[in-house]
Amino acid sequence: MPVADRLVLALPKGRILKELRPLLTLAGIVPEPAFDDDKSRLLHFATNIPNLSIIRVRSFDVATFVAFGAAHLGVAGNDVLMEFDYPEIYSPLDLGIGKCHLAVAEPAEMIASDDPSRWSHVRVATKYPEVTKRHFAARGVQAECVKLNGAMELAPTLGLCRLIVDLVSTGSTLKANGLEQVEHIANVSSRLIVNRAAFKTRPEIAQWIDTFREAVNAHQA
Ligand SMILES: Nc1ncnc2c1ncn2[C@@H]1O[C@H](COP(=O)(O)OP(=O)(O)OP(=O)(O)O)[C@@H](O)[C@H]1O
Ligand SMILES: O=P(O)(O)OC[C@H]1O[C@H](OP(=O)(O)OP(=O)(O)O)[C@H](O)[C@@H]1O
Repeated sequence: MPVADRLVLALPKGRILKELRPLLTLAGIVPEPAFDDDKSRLLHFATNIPNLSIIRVRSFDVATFVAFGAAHLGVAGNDVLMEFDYPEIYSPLDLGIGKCHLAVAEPAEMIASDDPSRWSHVRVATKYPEVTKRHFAARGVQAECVKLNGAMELAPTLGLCRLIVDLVSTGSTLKANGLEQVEHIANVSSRLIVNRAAFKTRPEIAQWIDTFREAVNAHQA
């Protein structure tokens, strides 16, 4: 199979991959064995479909690979899509996995004495500076963002900032770190994403969207 004919599917490492695994099977995609071997250092995997290969990258990088056309399809949370807002990405299908929400949180002991309607400038630790700035700017509040790549829940306790914007699912990470949600920003789930230019020129992409839609329906049935 000439490389130019091959479709590349970009998948995130970590928790989404675990939830995605049954959907891949239902879609009839069987990656080569190294894909399921945590010790393997391989990043690009063949599948049982001759013209489809898989790359495994960090969740934020899935969007970048697809936006630049280096991968044709991918799976990313809409938290990532909101942060980058790439016009080159089309996200036609909610996969119904990776469900959580983006929220603003602050130390529980500060909530009683704080009035969010009086904020004019806030400092926020987050992995999502663009989403955070937009969220606060919508009501005229200027957000100074400190970019962290994980463990933002530590930031208020150590005096880096008072607020964080992060993903919340069960709420146990916030609770364990003495924080409470004060605002809901957006619901999050994982989406099948495609490169818009590739979608126009590669008819197989529309077929894959249908296949994944059927897999999602079968998974949820
Ligand atoms: N607690 C959660 N519950 C459900 N979905 C989540 C949760 N946390 C993250 N997600 C979803 O999974 C995606 C990947 O998040 P995760 O925290 O696993 O990334 P990560 O592995 O820490 O990222 P990185 O690629 O930076 O290592 C997020 O973009 C979001 O869509
Ligand atoms: O509400 P909860 O159920 O506690 O989930 C929320 C946590 O999940 C995510 O982190 P993750 O576990 O992916 O680790 P990370 O900090 O490495 O991103 C997120 O960043 C929160 O810390």
